[in-house]
Amino acid sequence: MSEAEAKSKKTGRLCNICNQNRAALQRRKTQQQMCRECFYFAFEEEIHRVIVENRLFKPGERVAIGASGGKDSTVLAYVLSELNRRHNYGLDLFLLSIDEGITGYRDDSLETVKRNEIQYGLPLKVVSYKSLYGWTMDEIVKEIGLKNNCTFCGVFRRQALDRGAAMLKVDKLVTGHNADDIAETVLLNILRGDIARLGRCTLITTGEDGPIPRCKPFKYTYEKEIVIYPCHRYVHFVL
Ligand SMILES: Nc1ncnc2c1ncn2[C@@H]1O[C@H](COP(=O)(O)OP(=O)(O)OP(=O)(O)O)[C@@H](O)[C@H]1O
Repeated sequence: MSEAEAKSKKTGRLCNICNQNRAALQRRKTQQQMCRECFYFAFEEEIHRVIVENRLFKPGERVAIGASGGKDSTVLAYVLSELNRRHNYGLDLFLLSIDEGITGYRDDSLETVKRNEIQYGLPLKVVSYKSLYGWTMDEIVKEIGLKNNCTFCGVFRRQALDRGAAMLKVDKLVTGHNADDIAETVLLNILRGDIARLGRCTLITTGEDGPIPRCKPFKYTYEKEIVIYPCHRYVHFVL
């Protein structure tokens, strides 16, 4: 009996990649049994391949990460700063947070982003609706009620991200939209019959004709894996 087989007998299933450590999960994407370390590496390197194959960045570029304090953008900030170091992308990375002024919601997640600023050593810029538009979301809701407030907020946030990115003088803005988000948007656009948006919503980079293009490095990343990844990677976010 080989050493690996003996170990497998003692500890249960072995990782299909290193054939040394105990498998901690099975990846739905590839059906492989993997230990934690091999999963982290595969997860990160897949994102690296997406970045390289789609030529998302050029050396020396300034890149803002849209940081909401939620799982997707927090994992994105961590992975991107790791890959920037590991593969010498030569990027200047920044965290950009929009404070919509929603008491009990954004104030909590902003605390997470401030922690990430220190942990990952990335400069943070917070831009508020109040400073840009003179209104917080709480004040807008008081005025217009709860109906349609998500539409207002979505339009304002999009513009606020563009304005924050311009203040930071960045070349690109990246967001944590993942494969599940994109699948949802595709279905929504089919149901709405919005052919123009249907074509655009699957692009990995948009706004190339405008001042600051936006990229989605998690375009092919499953939400489930983004949730698993931080569990043991010391990545902290708000759910
Ligand atoms: N207030 C914000 N400030 C900065 N970026 C934001 C903000 N809200 C959303 N974003 C960006 O847009 C992406 C998609 O936002 P969405 O509201 O759909 O949240 P999500 O899918 O839950 O992502 P997350 O887990 O990062 O919050 C986020 O990953 C982030 O990059």
